[in-house]
Amino acid sequence: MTIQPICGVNVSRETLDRLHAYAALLQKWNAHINLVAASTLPDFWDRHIIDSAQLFTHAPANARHWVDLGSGGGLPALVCAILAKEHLPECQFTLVESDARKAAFLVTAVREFGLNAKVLTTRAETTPPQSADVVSARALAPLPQLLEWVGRHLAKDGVALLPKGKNYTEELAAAQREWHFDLALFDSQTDPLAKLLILKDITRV
Ligand SMILES: C[S@@+](CC[C@H](N)C(=O)[O-])C[C@H]1O[C@@H](n2cnc3c(N)ncnc32)[C@H](O)[C@@H]1O
Repeated sequence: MTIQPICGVNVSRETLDRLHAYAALLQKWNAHINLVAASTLPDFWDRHIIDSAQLFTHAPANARHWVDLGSGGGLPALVCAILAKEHLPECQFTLVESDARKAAFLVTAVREFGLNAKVLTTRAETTPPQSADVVSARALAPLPQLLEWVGRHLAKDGVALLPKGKNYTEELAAAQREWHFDLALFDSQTDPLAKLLILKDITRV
């Protein structure tokens, strides 16, 4: 039964419960591994769950493979994988995280919530190209560097979903000196200074 919209996506009680259980699991592990900054814990739901969920609304309805680079504690990947379990069940997620302890958390969460996702404990730049329909990355690297890694894993007609903070104009200007891409900008729903960058057709200048 649909009970509540999250970023405009109607979610069932099961999905909402899963999101809360994931938030609780992450905060429990955060006492031992630095998955998110402790200073963000009081505002965890908006700062991390909603901030991640807003990416899901921009995923193409026919997406079958979503790669998230530098997943850390699973933001945005696991939030989107939980939403996808209800709304995009054929989409498989691949989480690329170089830190073995964080990857262990991700494997635990994937298993606990029965998600259509696998975890690669590898670096984005050396992971074999994934040819993904969607590539996301949050707080991983400045845009010029990030596009090298995103381009490696994005299918020719794929879409990159890249949340960026208040320095996004400088990052975009630097990236445009090295890269061509189609760009759409959306206001963040959680931070008035932040934007969601949606990029397609990324090629070297
Ligand atoms: C600042 S954290 C962000 C984590 C998560 N995306 C978030 O928003 O909370 C960056 C993460 O990327 C991982 N990382 C850094 N360089 C990487 C690389 N080259 N390939 C894969 N993961 C990387 C780090 O271990 C860390 O977990």
